[in-house]
Amino acid sequence: MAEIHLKHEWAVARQIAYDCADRVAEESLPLAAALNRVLSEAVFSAQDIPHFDSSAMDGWAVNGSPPWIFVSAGERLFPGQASAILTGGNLPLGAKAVLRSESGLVTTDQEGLPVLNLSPEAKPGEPRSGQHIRRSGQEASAGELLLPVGTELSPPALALAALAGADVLRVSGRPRVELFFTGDEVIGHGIPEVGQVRDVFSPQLAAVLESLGGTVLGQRRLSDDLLETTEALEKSEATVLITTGGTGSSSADHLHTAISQLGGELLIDGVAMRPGGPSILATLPANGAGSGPRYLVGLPGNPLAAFMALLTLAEPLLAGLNGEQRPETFELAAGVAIEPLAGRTRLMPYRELYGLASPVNKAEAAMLRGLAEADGVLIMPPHGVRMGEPVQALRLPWKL
Ligand SMILES: Nc1nc2c(c(=O)[nH]1)N[C@H]1C(S)=C(S)[C@@H](COP(=O)(O)OP(=O)(O)OC[C@H]3O[C@@H](n4cnc5c(N)ncnc54)[C@H](O)[C@@H]3O)O[C@H]1N2
Ligand code: MOO
Repeated sequence: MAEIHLKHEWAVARQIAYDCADRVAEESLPLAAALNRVLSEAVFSAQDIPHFDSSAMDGWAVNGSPPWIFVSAGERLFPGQASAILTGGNLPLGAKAVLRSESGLVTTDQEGLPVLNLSPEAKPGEPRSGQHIRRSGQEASAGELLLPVGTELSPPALALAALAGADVLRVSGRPRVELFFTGDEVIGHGIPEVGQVRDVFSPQLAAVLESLGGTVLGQRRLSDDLLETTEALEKSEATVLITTGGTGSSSADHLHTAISQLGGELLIDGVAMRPGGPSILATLPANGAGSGPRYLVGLPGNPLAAFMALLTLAEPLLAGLNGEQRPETFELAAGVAIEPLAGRTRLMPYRELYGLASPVNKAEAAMLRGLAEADGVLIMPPHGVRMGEPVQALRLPWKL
């Protein structure tokens, strides 16, 4: 007897994808790898910042009033003495100010020895006491809190961590993602022949997953071969494995068999939605690559269906793994009436005009033109809507 198979209702599927995710563990990363991560241990300054008195200008460190005679760089200065210094240079003891190079003029005295005087460019009163000196500790004292827990590491925050003397930062974990594009007919470059199809996922899906909070380890194409598929999934060191195609039950579709041979558990085997009905969410056993639980999101091969499956399952899964809130839907008014479709939520790319959302054309499962011009995606309930009625909608990750 054929197995009775019930697809999950759309909102339930989305909730399952969020709830099944165990937050990934914190990790320590070198600064350059920590961009946009969230700090889980605060950063304090290792010493005063700056940690020595220095010059803010190229010129001379001086003590007293002109004329100044020169002493060697680094020697203590007494009144009437000066020594050359560069921007950022260690200020010698006894220095009371720095005279900018533009404001000084080196001449010789009666004995032919060089002396420093003010140039015609010097401003009245120059050099003031303390002028052009960067004082030690003026930005922070040793031990001061610079970046609290929870800081999102922007470029200047990372620069500040370097300034503080940090080499490695403790940050919240980010799930590692690997992408597998199945299909013998799929080609990576050029114009496909009859029976072939150009791979639409490899140029962009990794970037979408990065924007959803994943760190993409890599992507590869798989032929329609069970052994190759099983081995690739088994060996992956990612926490989240994303596949495209192969969700069906034809002789070329191996995803279900591969999951079962690997001892995986199907959490979602079909969603009552269109397009993207055959979407899959499964857990896979850990494979000794240092991973905890592993998750597989099977996106259908049809391009629009794959995008809709990504928003339905991968987006909440990644949010859960990152310890973020479940992605919210928002409300909009329908710009047209939509007929009912029993038992299925329809995900309809729309364009918004004057606050009204109208489904775009060219938005069948195997198409892309509609999505490429869409502002978001309507979550059309099975009973449809009347014109002007409120409808829930999803944001597109590339429109955030
Ligand atoms: N007898 C049935 N056939 C199909 C059903 C069904 O219920 N019964 N469901 C249809 C629906 S709905 C979908 S969606 C697809 C799901 O297909 P698969 O996930 O198994 O994907 P494939 O068969 O491998 O490919 C489907 C389609 O997508 C094209 N494709 C695949 N990969 C790519 C890629 N990287 N770039 C561009 N296009 C790609 C592929 O060539 C096919 O045209 O099954 C329906 N059939
Ligand atoms: O649901 Mo399929 O996902 O129509 O293309």
